[in-house]
Amino acid sequence: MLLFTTKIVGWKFQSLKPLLSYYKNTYCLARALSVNVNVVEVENGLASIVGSKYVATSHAICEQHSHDESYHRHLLPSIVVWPQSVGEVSEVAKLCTAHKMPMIPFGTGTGMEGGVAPMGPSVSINLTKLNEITDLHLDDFDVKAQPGVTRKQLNYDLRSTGLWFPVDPGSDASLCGMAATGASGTNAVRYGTMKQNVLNLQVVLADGTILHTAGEKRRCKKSSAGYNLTELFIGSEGTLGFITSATLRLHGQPEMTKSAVCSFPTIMDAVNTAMQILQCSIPIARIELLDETSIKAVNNYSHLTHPEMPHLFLEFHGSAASTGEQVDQTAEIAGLNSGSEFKWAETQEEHNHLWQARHDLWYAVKAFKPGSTAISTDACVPVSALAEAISHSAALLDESGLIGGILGHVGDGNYHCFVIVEDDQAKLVESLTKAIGKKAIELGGTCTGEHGIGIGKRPLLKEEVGEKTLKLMKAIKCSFDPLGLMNPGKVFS
Ligand SMILES: Cc1cc2c(cc1C)N(C[C@H](O)[C@H](O)[C@H](O)COP(=O)(O)OP(=O)(O)OC[C@H]1O[C@@H](n3cnc4c(N)ncnc43)[C@H](O)[C@@H]1O)c1[nH]c(=O)[nH]c(=O)c1N2
Ligand SMILES: CC(C)CC(=O)C(=O)O
Ligand SMILES: [Mn+2]
Repeated sequence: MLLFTTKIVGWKFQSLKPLLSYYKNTYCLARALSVNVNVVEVENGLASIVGSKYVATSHAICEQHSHDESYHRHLLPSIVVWPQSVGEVSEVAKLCTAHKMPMIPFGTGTGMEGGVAPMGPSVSINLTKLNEITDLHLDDFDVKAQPGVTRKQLNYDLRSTGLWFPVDPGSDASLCGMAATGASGTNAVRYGTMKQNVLNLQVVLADGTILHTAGEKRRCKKSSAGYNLTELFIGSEGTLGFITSATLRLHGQPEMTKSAVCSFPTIMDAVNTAMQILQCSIPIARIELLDETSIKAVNNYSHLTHPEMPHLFLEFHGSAASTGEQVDQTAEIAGLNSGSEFKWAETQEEHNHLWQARHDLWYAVKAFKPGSTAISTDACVPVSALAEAISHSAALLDESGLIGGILGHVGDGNYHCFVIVEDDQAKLVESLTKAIGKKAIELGGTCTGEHGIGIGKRPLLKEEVGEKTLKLMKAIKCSFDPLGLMNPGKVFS
């Protein structure tokens, strides 16, 4: 722990007592003050640092910032701060650098790999107060969003423009957080992931430097100008710097949207259908696999009545003519793989319910055993290897005797194997998830298609990219963050 050496205006170090008793829960503040932050005043029950704009907070708020939606639980942040502008992000970064204090960018905390969880004394920097949508160019299909803007908020604002932002992880995550994790989700098969949908990023480095990865004001669809620093930041998980705005590529809202579900006797019939749809180049917008266990979960949690069999949830976008053609071709392929008739979402309400149920699957899984811990893998393989990867995972899951299932964005070759973890099963679960990651790597794929490396997948990163590439990645990190203050303990061990 660093020594407490900084100036305290209004509250002298010697007079910590009144400050501590000011708080119902002194634990958090004691931790906050045991690290080097400039506590300059106390107002409204909150201790403020750097001119009262950024607040150190209660134990409850530190707890809230200590984890995401995954099972990873480590330490609480020493302090949480809310910069109100890009300049203030830079100021906080400079302050943390001056005191060699680790910094963790915090978006909406919906991550699945423990990315926001502190591994040592650190400042959690909540970026949600920066929440402007600017620079909307309707003719060019692009817009700029700050870190507090979530994908739902952006699409709500765009609703009357005829444009939308399609990357959809289900959760209402911040768009800059989605860039930081390289997120994708259900629409990626047609519209791509964050990688294909970010044109430029404004970032703040650990030393407070503010820059644009593609150069200020750049928003062109392509560029060969030097290194692609924008892509470097996508999936960087807060280890290179703060993303303080993202220039995003927009798409035209589809003229027609049609959603349906189709059941199959076996999971392999569903997977083969997905593979053949892609091999026929049908421009399907969503193609989501839910195995029997996943269907049980959505039926229970979202009050649905699908037959307890493997399913594909499908969506088609286009004109009446083109969706009609896509539907006919898809139905034919499904039929050849013993798929059922399509059950259509007839109304907007049914459509919303169907996709909300899919998006809530993680909570539906957790509801199998309320209060339990759930873990999910995130393997992604070339589509032609999907059947082998999924049958391997299904066999392992079966052998393990664990409660779990498989779901996936199968159009991208990406699937999640989820399990409920009982107290004495940690080792078993670890070996299962590791084996699934390794198999994906062996098949030419990755241990993480969209959630990131975070904490849990660090050992697999080396296996996936190799020692030399890992070394180069570390050297790149070092050139952005020489003191290793940006989100330490994530991505690299
Ligand atoms: C129910 C459910 C379902 C899904 C998912 C979550 C949940 C709860 N996710 C995962 C999650 O929504 C996704 O990882 C988001 O991109 C995380 O965005 P947050 O803003 O919540 O980042 P969060 O605050 O959780 O941070 C995640 C990481 O990014 C860093 N970070 C956040 N904001 C940053 C910024 N502005 N600058 C620099 N670093 C920053 C953090 O430091 C951390 O390392 C997902 N994902 C997916 O890709 N596909 C999916 O299908 C799903 N599905
Ligand atoms: C199942 C979860 C792990 C979240 C996710 O990525 C999804 O629902 O697709
Ligand atoms: Mn997913």
